[in-house]
Amino acid sequence: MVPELESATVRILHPERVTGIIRSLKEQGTSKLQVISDFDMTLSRFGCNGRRCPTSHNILNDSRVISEDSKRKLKDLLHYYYPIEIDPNRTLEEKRPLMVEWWSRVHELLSQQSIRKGDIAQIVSESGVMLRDGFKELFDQLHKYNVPLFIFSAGVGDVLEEIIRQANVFYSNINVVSNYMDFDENGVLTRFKGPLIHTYNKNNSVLQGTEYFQELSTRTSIILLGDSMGDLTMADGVPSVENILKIGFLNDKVEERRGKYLGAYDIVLERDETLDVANGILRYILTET
Ligand SMILES: Nc1ccn([C@@H]2O[C@H](COP(=O)(O)O)[C@@H](O)[C@H]2O)c(=O)n1
Ligand SMILES: [Mg+2]
Repeated sequence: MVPELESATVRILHPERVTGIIRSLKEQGTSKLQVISDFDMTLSRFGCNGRRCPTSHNILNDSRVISEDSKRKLKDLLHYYYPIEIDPNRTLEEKRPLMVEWWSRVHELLSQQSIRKGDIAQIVSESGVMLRDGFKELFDQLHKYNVPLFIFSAGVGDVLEEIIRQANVFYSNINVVSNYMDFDENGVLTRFKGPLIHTYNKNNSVLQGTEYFQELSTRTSIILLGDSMGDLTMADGVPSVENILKIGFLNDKVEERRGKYLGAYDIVLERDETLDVANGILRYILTET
C-alpha cells in the first residue's frame, strides 16, 4: 500500500491499526482531509551536515543582530531548559511552568535587541536552516489537491514563514499559528504577541479566537506530524475527528524516548531526515486507484 513504511527508520507498534487508518483516510476522500504539522524539527531538519540544524528561535539567537552577551545568555537558557523539555521522566505538569519560564525569558531578551522586521529575510538566508528532504513534494501535493496544511509551532512565526517563503512553497492552503513578533512604527521588535505558545500548550487553549477553528472544523480526517510529545494535542481543536494518523519524528535521545513515542504516535520515524513516509501515505490517499 505504502512502500515507504518498509524503511528501516519506521517503527510501528500496531501495524494493522495503521493500515486501517490509512485506508479510512483514503475512503473519506480529499475534501475531508487536513494535515496538522509542527514546524521545528518536523518540517525542518534536525541534523544539517553532521551538526544540529537551527530551530526558528536558534536562527534569531545565533544571528548577527544579537549582542555577544545576549547570545551567551540565550545559550545558557537553552542548555538548562532543553534537557527538561525532552526529559521522558518528567511529567507534562512539571514541564509546563518551566517552558513558560524559558520562552518568556528568551522573548524578553530578544525584545531588547532592536531586531528589525527588515532584517529577518537576511537572517534566515544566512542561517543554514534546511527543510526535510521531500518538503517540496509534500507542500506541492497538498496545494495541488487543496488540502489545508495547518502549521502549529512554538517557534517564531515570522522566522518560520520566511523559511517557507524562501523555499518557494508558501501556498494559499497554509495557515500558521505561532509566536509572532510585534514591531513598532519603525519596524523594530518591541515584544511578542500573545498568547505565548510553548511545546506543551499546543492545544485549544491557544487556538480560541483564531480563524483556523471555523475554517477547518469540517476536515475530520487528519494527518498529524510532530516531533515532541507536546505535538500530540495539536488536533484537539478539531471537533468530531473521525480518523487521525499521528506520525512522530524521534530525532534525539532515541533509545531513552522510544517507548513513550511508540505508545503515543501511530508511526515513529527514528533519525529520519525525510518526509518520505508522509509523502508516500499522501500519494496513496490522494491519487485515484
Ligand atoms: N528558546 C527556545 C525555545 C524553544 N526552542 C525549540 O523550538 C522548538 C519549538 O518549536 P516547534 O515548531 O517545534 O513547536 C522546540 O524544538 C524547542 O526545543 C528553541 O530552540 N529555543
Ligand atoms: Mg518541533
